[in-house]
Amino acid sequence: MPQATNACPHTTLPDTVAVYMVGGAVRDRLLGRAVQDHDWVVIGATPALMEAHGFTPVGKDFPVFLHPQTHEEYALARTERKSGHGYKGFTVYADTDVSLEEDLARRDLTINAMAVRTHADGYEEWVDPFHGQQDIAGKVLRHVTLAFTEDPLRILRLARFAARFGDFHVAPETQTLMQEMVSAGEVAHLVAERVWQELARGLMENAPTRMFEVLRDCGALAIVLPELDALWGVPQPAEHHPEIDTGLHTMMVLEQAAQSQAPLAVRFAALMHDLGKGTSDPEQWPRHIGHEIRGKDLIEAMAQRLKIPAEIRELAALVAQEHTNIHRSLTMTAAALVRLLERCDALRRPERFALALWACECDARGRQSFEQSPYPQRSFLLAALHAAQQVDTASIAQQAAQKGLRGDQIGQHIHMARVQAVQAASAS
Ligand SMILES: Nc1ccn([C@@H]2O[C@H](COP(=O)(O)OP(=O)(O)OP(=O)(O)O)[C@@H](O)[C@H]2O)c(=O)n1
Ligand SMILES: [Mg+2]
Repeated sequence: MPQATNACPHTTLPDTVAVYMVGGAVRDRLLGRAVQDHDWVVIGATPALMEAHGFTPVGKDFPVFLHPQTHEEYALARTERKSGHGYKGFTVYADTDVSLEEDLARRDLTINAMAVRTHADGYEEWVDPFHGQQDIAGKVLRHVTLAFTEDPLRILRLARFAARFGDFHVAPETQTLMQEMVSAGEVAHLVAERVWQELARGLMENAPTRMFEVLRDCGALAIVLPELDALWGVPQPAEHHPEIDTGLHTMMVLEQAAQSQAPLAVRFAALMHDLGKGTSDPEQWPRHIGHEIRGKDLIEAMAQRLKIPAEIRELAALVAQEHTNIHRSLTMTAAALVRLLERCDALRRPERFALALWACECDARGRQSFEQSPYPQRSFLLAALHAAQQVDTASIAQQAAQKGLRGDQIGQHIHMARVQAVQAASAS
């Protein structure tokens, strides 16, 4: 195994105490990935001893301390027992007799349950009782012990790790365990903010579609995002959608968003743009009349449930409502183009409009055999917006006011001037 630790910055602690690097830092080093922050576990210490050596207690529920210089987290080895539903229902036990192995055994995945201690002479002591190194080599996401079931958020964490390490697969026994947890109703008790936090992080990974694959395979998607889960099995017209299935299309659109390094709001809008197709009348399939507005309503309800930030929600709702109009924009009249821009609030919020166009481009390309297709609507609408922005609204308003016109009439004058500007720009 490669060298996995840096020099220990905690030499002030007495010899009776052993400090190990654990968790993500050990994993990421073995994977050759940049290590963001180090987590340490401390064996054989008490809170009083940590504080006597300058460490600051920070854990509300757990005995966790910040190093006086590096400010990295040092946790006393602990065991956890579930004592109720949800994230807070834990009884924590931390004392000098908790062993490193016991602390590793309560962790989520084998690849996250390795520890390394660098001794004073530079010798590296590896502790890997659950064969995390083997699972890294075999690219396997495997739970450590049945303690995995004590925190249902770990299903979402695992899905997020699948999105980060796109070529890893879920161990069959972990797959079974997650299915059992879902059947037992564990996922229904998760706290909204935590769910959104995991989803948002997973969306920003390289292979976000893997997260949804994993969640779907164990049945968790139907609990966490039933509106999205409903898209699989819903057909679309083959002429525009050779891939047919709406769930599959949605994953292809998200894939396009990830490939283009899109920001979170665009990735989420890509994921949500066709949500309304899940509630189309099956008698009407593969047609989805009115899916745009139904999708917008579904997104708003979901965003409220999951406490999704307003700007993320607003872009997704806008894209759901206007994506088919944006796709059609090349053949629109100038008047219809200006109405579209005004509905999108593009004149006041051009940055958000540009993000909406980005998501629409992902939608157009996220179809089988359309992956490389150009999307001229994007530059066309940005040019129309630019033309509309050149209208001097202040002077039009002033002239109209001098003629004694009312507010809505002034608005009409401005609208007409924008239509003329867009018309003139598209003629040239
Ligand atoms: N629900 C959780 C959260 C954390 N951990 C353990 O705590 C470590 C640190 O947690 P965290 O920083 O959240 O995750 P990392 O694995 O470090 O991943 P990331 O790179 O996302 O920080 C994990 O490696 C894992 O051993 C766990 O077992 N169960
Ligand atoms: Mg971490």
